[in-house]
Amino acid sequence: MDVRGISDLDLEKYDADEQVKIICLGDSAVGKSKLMERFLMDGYRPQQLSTYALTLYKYTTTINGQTVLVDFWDTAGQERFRSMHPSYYHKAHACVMVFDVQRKITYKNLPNWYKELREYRPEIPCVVVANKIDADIKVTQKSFNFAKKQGLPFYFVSAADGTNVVKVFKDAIQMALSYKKNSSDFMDEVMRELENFDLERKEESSDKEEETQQGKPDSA
Ligand SMILES: Nc1nc2c(ncn2[C@@H]2O[C@H](COP(=O)(O)OP(=O)(O)OP(=O)(O)O)[C@@H](O)[C@H]2O)c(=O)[nH]1
Ligand SMILES: [Mg+2]
Repeated sequence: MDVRGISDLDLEKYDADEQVKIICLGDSAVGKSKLMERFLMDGYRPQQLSTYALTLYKYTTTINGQTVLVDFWDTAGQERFRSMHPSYYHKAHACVMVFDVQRKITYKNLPNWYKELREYRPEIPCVVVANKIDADIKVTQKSFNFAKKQGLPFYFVSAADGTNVVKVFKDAIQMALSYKKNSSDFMDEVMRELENFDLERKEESSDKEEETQQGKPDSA
């Protein structure tokens, strides 16, 4: 079964009209997982798949009368800045980029994350989040110019006390949806074509593999 097939099944399973994928980027221990957990605490969390490298949270919400299924992707255990696997970016519709206001290095690394994001997803909406403001509220008077320079929305948040967490994720979902609906962006069209082409080729080759590997246990 291909990726499109799985998405369609998801839409049926959750009785959703739309589906978007939102990814979270940032150094280790900036609070990516805590932010998602805080947001999802109040929400309906139908399913949570966890692996060593990746947590996928499924979340449904209603926007303008439409049921929207949101896939939140979160990585774990990135000890320091390291490139993400391309599949992490694959078909993402929005990105939440996080740094820790208490650790300057995590802010300094934002351009690295942003550069990699733009290599894979040149056009998707991205928001920048300064987390852990509860530890020292004075930091909200400091200026963090990276977001402004790149023209990205910026939020001061705290996963610990909940400040702005719902706002960030609701905004990100809205942006993801409008990106998905309005994106007529040329690169995206090209990527879609290439993906379909690639999937078809993979299907063909996996059909062949199935023929030769029948009876073998599934090792995936
Ligand atoms: N004071 C404070 N601590 C926080 C906040 N958010 C997260 N933390 C703490 O920061 C640490 C790291 O949080 P995680 O959510 O695990 O960080 P992460 O970005 O998911 O880290 P990786 O999974 O390694 O990439 C934990 O000890 C949290 O309790 C916050 O808003 N305020
Ligand atoms: Mg984490």
